[in-house]
Amino acid sequence: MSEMGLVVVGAAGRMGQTLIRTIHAMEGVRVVGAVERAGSPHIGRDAGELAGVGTIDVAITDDPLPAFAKADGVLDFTVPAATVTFAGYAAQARIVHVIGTTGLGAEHEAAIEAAARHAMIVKSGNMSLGVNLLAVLVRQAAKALDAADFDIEIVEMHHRHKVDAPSGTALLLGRAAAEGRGVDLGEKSVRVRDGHTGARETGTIGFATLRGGSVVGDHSVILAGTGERITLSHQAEDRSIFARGAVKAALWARDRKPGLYSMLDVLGLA
Ligand SMILES: NC(=O)C1=CN([C@@H]2O[C@H](COP(=O)(O)OP(=O)(O)OC[C@H]3O[C@@H](n4cnc5c(N)ncnc54)[C@H](OP(=O)(O)O)[C@@H]3O)[C@@H](O)[C@H]2O)C=CC1
Ligand SMILES: O=C(O)C1=N[C@H](C(=O)O)C[C@H](O)C1
Repeated sequence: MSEMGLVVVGAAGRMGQTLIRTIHAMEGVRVVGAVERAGSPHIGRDAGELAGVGTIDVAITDDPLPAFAKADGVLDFTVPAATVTFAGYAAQARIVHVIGTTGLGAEHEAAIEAAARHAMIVKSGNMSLGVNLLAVLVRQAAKALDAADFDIEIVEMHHRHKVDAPSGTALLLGRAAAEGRGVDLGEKSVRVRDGHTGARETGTIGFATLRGGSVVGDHSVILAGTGERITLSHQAEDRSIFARGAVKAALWARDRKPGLYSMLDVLGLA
């Protein structure tokens, strides 16, 4: 099969630069475009130079449409409003859109679902193999352990620059736990505790958020019973695990019908 041409949007960001390095080192994929927001100081710079792999002859642009027109897919780790715009452009171009952006609200999710009528969209709060396997284990554990006996708490820690909470991964793991329990996460989640909260309500799923330093991403799901505790954890040591997952998703989605897919679909874990 021919090489897959990929556009990296948010190309100057932490994930954007990791994606450029990852694609550069892989066979079967090529960077054909690099996009940043209008006004970014990086417009006009070579995306490979910025990412530290030398010149790749792809200048960072603030004009996504010409870049999308010559691409087979888009890798998007940006911000929710931009992601919705890019999903619309990917739908127009009938190409693959891999979405790693987190902090999406209901209005963003609805727009992405609409775009997936024409684009092949893979969206996940975490593109790593490890976290997606963890989600399967969490669903199993939550199903096996009765809500009356085991309380579920999800703890995450990320670097000081992260802007959304709980993380996309924490929510993904929360949804897996809720699925295992056969409940709706929206109705059962406790996202904040402060002051006199009263005793814990049976069957709820709690979230706790830590931020600091350079932590790439730590997640633990604690199933706490009387006299015993099970902890299922994942530590991301390097952003390349997300980038490799995103490229794998793009290659997988290339031959699919338009639709909204997850990393569980890509990894055969659904
Ligand atoms: N699903 C997963 O596996 C993972 C998801 N993420 C998520 O990815 C997102 C990005 O994370 P990270 O790379 O750390 O963040 P960064 O802030 O480092 O990168 C985001 C980049 O997107 C740029 N950007 C903002 N608006 C636009 C726009 N309209 N057009 C093009 N580019 C734009 C930003 O530019 P500027 O800074 O100039 O505004 C920035 O360069 C977050 O939501 C994060 O949670 C991260 C890692 C893994
Ligand atoms: O912002 C990050 O850095 C990360 N974001 C994702 C999330 O919100 O879960 C994935 C990963 O943990 C890193």
